[in-house]
Amino acid sequence: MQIITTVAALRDALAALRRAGKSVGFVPTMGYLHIGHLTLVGRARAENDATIVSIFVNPLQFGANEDLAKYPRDLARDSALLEAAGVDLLFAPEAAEMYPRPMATIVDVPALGSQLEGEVRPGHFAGVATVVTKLFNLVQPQRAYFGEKDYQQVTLIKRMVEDLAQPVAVIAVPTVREADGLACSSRNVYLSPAERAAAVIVPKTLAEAERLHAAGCTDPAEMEAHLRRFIATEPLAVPEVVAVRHPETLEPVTSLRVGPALVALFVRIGTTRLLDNRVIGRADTLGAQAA
Ligand SMILES: Nc1ncnc2c1ncn2[C@@H]1O[C@H](COP(=O)(O)OP(=O)(O)OP(=O)(O)O)[C@@H](O)[C@H]1O
Ligand SMILES: CC(C)(CO)[C@@H](O)C(=O)[O-]
Ligand code: BAL
Repeated sequence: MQIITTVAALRDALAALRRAGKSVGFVPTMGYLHIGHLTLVGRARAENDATIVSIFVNPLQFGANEDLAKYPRDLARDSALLEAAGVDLLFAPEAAEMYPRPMATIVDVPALGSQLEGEVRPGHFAGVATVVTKLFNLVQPQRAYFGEKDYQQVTLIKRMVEDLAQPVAVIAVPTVREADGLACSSRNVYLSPAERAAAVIVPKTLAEAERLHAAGCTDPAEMEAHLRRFIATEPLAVPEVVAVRHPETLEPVTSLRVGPALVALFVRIGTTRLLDNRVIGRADTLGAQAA
């Protein structure tokens, strides 16, 4: 596996891949890898000749009071995992390489990025859309892989790619979970043992949404209120976003009778925000279990 930290070296390596006629699958990440990331890598490897992973903790998508400085990092461990997973190239630039000057250009998808997580993290999705566009321009992959755990993110990126005619296929991969249902996430490392035990309320709330739907609940407002009360049964959990939305537009829906709906959760446990979601009324998004 080649480890590359500069744009110039990346361009040289890509030119060689292109000369060899190889298709490229791309997995953008912020590192501190887990089985969820490696599942995206597995999909990329299965569907492309060459697999490129990026590790970049993107300052543009962090608010002033967020965890940019303390975001977990372990490049040596990540490199070993990616090498073992058969990745061809790891692109791990410093911030000064990605942003040699302050960005004068921002990509934003406000219709999809200003709500849900965007309400709690203003500007976050403009930072994501901007860095993903730049990474796509640098790597020029045929396919790019994103996790459904970050449902709003992959929905927004799909729309950005469509609107801007970016020449890449965006593939959403089902959420990989721990044995108790908690979605694998780099930020899980912040949880104390008591908080980790409490965090199971998040997947349980999604199961509760599915149960309510199966029991005939068709009113989104009623479901949201019920799910907030359900989360409140866990004293360590603070619900920040509990929303039933249209799975593509992310707009509020008036009834659950008309088709599948997204249940989006953003729950704070201590100081850690956990994100999870499920599309209810659809059989194929229940998520794979971690091995
Ligand atoms: N449990 C998971 N299952 C599938 N994909 C995942 C999972 N966790 C993260 N991903 C995907 O991996 C990619 C990189 O995500 P990232 O590096 O931010 O990891 P993360 O675990 O989501 O981190 P964080 O805890 O900061 O949210 C994203 O497309 C994300 O959706
Ligand atoms: C897509 C991404 C790598 C952009 O920084 C990040 O938002 C993430 O890890 O999900
Ligand atoms: N949504 C994954 C990246 C982040 O939380 O900044």
